[in-house]
Amino acid sequence: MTKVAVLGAGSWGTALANTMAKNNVVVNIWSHRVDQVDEINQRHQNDHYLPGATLSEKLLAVADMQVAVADADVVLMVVPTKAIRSVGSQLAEVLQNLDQQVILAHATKGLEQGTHLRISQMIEEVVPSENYSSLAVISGPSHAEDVIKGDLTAVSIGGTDEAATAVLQKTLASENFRPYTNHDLLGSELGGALKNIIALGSGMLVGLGYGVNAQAALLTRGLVEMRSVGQKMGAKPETFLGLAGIGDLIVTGMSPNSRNYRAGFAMGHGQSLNQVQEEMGMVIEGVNTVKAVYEYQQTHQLDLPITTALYQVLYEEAQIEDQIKLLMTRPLKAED
Ligand SMILES: NC(=O)C1=CN([C@@H]2O[C@H](COP(=O)(O)OP(=O)(O)OC[C@H]3O[C@@H](n4cnc5c(N)ncnc54)[C@H](OP(=O)(O)O)[C@@H]3O)[C@@H](O)[C@H]2O)C=CC1
Ligand SMILES: O=C(CO)COP(=O)(O)O
Repeated sequence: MTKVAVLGAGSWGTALANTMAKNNVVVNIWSHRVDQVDEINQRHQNDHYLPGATLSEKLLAVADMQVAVADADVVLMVVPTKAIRSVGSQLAEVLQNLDQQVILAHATKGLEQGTHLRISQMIEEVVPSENYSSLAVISGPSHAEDVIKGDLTAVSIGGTDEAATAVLQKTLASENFRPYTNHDLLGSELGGALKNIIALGSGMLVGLGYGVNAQAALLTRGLVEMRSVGQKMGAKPETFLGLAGIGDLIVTGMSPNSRNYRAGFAMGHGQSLNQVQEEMGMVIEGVNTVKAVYEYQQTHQLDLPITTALYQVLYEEAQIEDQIKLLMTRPLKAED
């Protein structure tokens, strides 16, 4: 029987772990907080991250990473981007101690500030290659709040090792949850990271009272920016037309379950970024990703007007309405 260790017990780690546990996969979810381990094991709940949800009794939470990872076939990292290096380093030590090789996957959607590295590249820097047979990403349109309720969901699993992505696919698949596989790890990671930027903007538009015309314009022109960053970094353009691209852009840019959309919405209503971050109590990945992509565009001859406008609002105290006006009055051009 396949054993999976899920590292990170926030909303998405818990929802994925629960999906696999319901499939009779042996799942250990690692949390660095003992109170949360007790809550999951004794009450089958994770109330801060998934209020009201009852988790599978088969899901076992563990506070010791070595116990969670021992004998696992798959390790799935689901912590925010800023925690990938520290959790990855702990995992490296554990795998070295256990002298173990695993299929290593993640479901994190971000880019590192400063280096502009994708999650799998950060993992490669901290986990010795002898300890994993391959790397894969779970991406695509999937809010934890909907998955935990059993709403119909399709995701894409990106990775070049077909045997490994097939193992992941099997652990997750059910009548309600349909994972596809693809070979574009890079594009699948980027789609998931970049759509968060556009979702922030979409929330801002709605928060300010603009309608669906405005949202459709932003999401479509946002997809053009996602694709051009993707092409520059080496992704396959067609990945941006799949679940990890437009699929995730639609769900994150339209759903009030999205943390990024909600953050944008609150800012459209006049709240400051600090206030929004304090009140969310969960990671808003787009905030850091905007900065990483803005920095990347400076050195890579890219024209990313929406990303630039959002960077100005989030980091330079620009007014959202002024940035919208700038975007709408740029020199007229052909659609590309
Ligand atoms: N939520 C969703 O619907 C989806 C999220 N994602 C992506 O998944 C990733 C995780 O998001 P999500 O689950 O929403 O995040 P949450 O904010 O809900 O949870 C983050 C979890 O990571 C833990 N964590 C943070 N830092 C560390 C650390 N240094 N060591 C150990 N654990 C740590 C947190 O612990 P603590 O409670 O102590 O802070 C918490 O359990 C993000 O990249 C997100 O974009 C992708 C698809 C869907
Ligand atoms: O990636 C997600 C849905 O596919 C989650 O997006 P948020 O982090 O904005 O909630």
